Amino acid sequence: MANPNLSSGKENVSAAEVEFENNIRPKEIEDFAGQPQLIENLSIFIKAAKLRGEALDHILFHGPPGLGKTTLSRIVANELGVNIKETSGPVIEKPGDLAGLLTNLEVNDVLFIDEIHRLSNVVEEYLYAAMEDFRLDIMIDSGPNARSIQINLNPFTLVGATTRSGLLTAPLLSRFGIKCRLEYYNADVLKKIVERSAGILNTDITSEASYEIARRSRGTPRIANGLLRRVRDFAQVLSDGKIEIAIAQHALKALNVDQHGLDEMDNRILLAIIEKFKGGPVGLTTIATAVGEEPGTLEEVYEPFLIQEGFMQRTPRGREVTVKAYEHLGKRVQGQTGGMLF
Ligand SMILES: Nc1ncnc2c1ncn2[C@@H]1O[C@H](COP(=O)(O)OP(=O)(O)OP(=O)(O)O)[C@@H](O)[C@H]1O
Ligand SMILES: [Mg+2]
Repeated sequence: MANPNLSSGKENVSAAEVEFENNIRPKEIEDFAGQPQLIENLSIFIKAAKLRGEALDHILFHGPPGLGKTTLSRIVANELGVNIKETSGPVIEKPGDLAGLLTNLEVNDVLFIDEIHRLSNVVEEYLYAAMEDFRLDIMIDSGPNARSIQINLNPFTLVGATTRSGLLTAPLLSRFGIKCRLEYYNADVLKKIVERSAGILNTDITSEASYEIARRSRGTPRIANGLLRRVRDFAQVLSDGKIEIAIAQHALKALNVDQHGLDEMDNRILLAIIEKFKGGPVGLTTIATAVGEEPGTLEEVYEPFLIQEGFMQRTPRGREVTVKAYEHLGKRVQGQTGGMLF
């Protein structure tokens, strides 16, 4: 792996988890919960492209892990009624790899490039003309015999996905006609997702229990589904298999799941700001060094959830934790931030 900072952690996902995820992944647009504005817009663009018989404009899905980027990419192809070829940034090593993929696409097909921020510069440059004019200019030979040949491609839709849109270059960004940011899900929507997944898994779950899992899932469907799977184990072994609230609470406690669904890194960030920087304000890079994470990942993957849930805020002088963060970690408020002592 060239740069571990740019990896997405996907290397650690087991085959069983991938299979589980594919089983419960919604395939139709109606089964995709939440993100109402995004879905409404996307449906219109898809219908319009179909009416005109044209390839849909290139789409970029960006946002934190597990919110549905891969799911949506497949849904888009499915709704368009075209094939989807899936690959990912680091897999396309040479321009030739890209040419192989592109020349195999049929009219209006979807090419899905996951982790598109990890494309090499050379490959990215070839992609520009492919996206804009459905054309590839390939250099063959070198030295005095060097010449470029042009390959015309079938019109296609490039769907890119990334957790790190901040790493995309301006020329690449500008070639996506449709840019969609996925947001964290609220507990009500996650509850529906948990109930749907439980149905697919043939597991009985009470409304209270699915809500409990939902609200402790960091706003993330992947986490909600993962917790459901683990809680189901507890229900099967410790009771009759039905997930009731008591079993859910017991399991979540045993699994060390945070009351607010924060993960280990979230808590480390909050704790570092409180313990090392008196609650802030403190600069992003300084926090990043303190927790051993890359500033960009902090900004694009962790911070949005902490800010949305009111644990942290951005001020002109840097990041600050809120009273809620002190309470959550059982710490006494210091400094000027909270203004109250307890
Ligand atoms: N809106 C949704 N409704 C129902 N299930 C969803 C939704 N979004 C995601 N999921 C489920 O969550 C899991 C993760 O989704 P997905 O793989 O699409 O995330 P991702 O954004 O591509 O993540 P990554 O950045 O890690 O690639 C899938 O199993 C999918 O079933
Ligand atoms: Mg994905």
